[in-house]
Amino acid sequence: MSSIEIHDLSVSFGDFRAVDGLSADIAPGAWVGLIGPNGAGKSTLLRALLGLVAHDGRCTVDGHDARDLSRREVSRRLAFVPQSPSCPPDMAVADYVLLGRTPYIPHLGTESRHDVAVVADVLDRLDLTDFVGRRLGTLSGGELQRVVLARALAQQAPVLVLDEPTSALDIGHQQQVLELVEDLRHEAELTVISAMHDLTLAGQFADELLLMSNGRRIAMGPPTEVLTEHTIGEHYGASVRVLRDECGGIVVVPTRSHRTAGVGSRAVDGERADERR
Ligand SMILES: Nc1ncnc2c1ncn2[C@@H]1O[C@H](COP(=O)(O)OP(=O)(O)OP(=O)(O)O)[C@@H](O)[C@H]1O
Repeated sequence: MSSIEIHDLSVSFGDFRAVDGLSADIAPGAWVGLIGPNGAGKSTLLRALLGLVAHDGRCTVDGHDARDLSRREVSRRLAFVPQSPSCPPDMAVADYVLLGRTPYIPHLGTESRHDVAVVADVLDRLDLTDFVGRRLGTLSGGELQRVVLARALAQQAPVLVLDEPTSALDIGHQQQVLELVEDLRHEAELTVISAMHDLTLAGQFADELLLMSNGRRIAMGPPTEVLTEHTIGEHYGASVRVLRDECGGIVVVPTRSHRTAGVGSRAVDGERADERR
């Protein structure tokens, strides 16, 4: 299992600081959800971790800075699902997912039976077997997002870096994909860091949440500590109720200011999480 260490990380674009002196440790095997409003610096932090953007400070996986590794070595350690992946529209789904095996295929070599088996397994688990022959350009947004995730999972890297992995998915596929990530986290001992806008899903799946705003770390801890009505109001400018489901999971419900009373408590049969503490 891999650990991630981020120490005093800063990323600037000209005079603008997108990430500003952020530190965080992610324990081996943990799932950390990266949350924060638009422009908070979430994607930039993930890109720094992958060595894709110039930065100050330290950002390492098992003590290795991605900037010191070849792209092949980085791909063996970190699998990345970007927010807007570039996908050649004429490429077949099977060929695209097989690209995830590139770090293991020798130069000028071809894929092994094992590589093909890994791809088949991932396609099956993501319910994509019927799509193998389809061109990427013919897929719906949600189908394409699952294919991009399949390619990352086929990489079998110990760290999975997800940037809004479920933004285009319907509610069923959101759950299916996140449950699969959770299963793989345990089976393959993955460490997961995922930027997420859906605070309920983030709170239900991640062990810890790291809240960013204006490039800074605002809070990091268990979802029940980070997701409070006050914090969400302050940093997202949102009016919400934070509730608990019957299993103790967090549910964040947007409310309309002119009829806040009672709306959240009718939507979910639980107590306000804030009131429980
Ligand atoms: N290459 C770049 N050049 C200039 N500014 C950039 C660049 N990349 C990111 N930024 C700026 O840095 C800030 C942080 O961007 P980032 O994409 O990390 O935010 P985010 O938290 O992922 O946002 P979102 O939730 O909207 O995806 C934004 O203001 C963005 O415009």
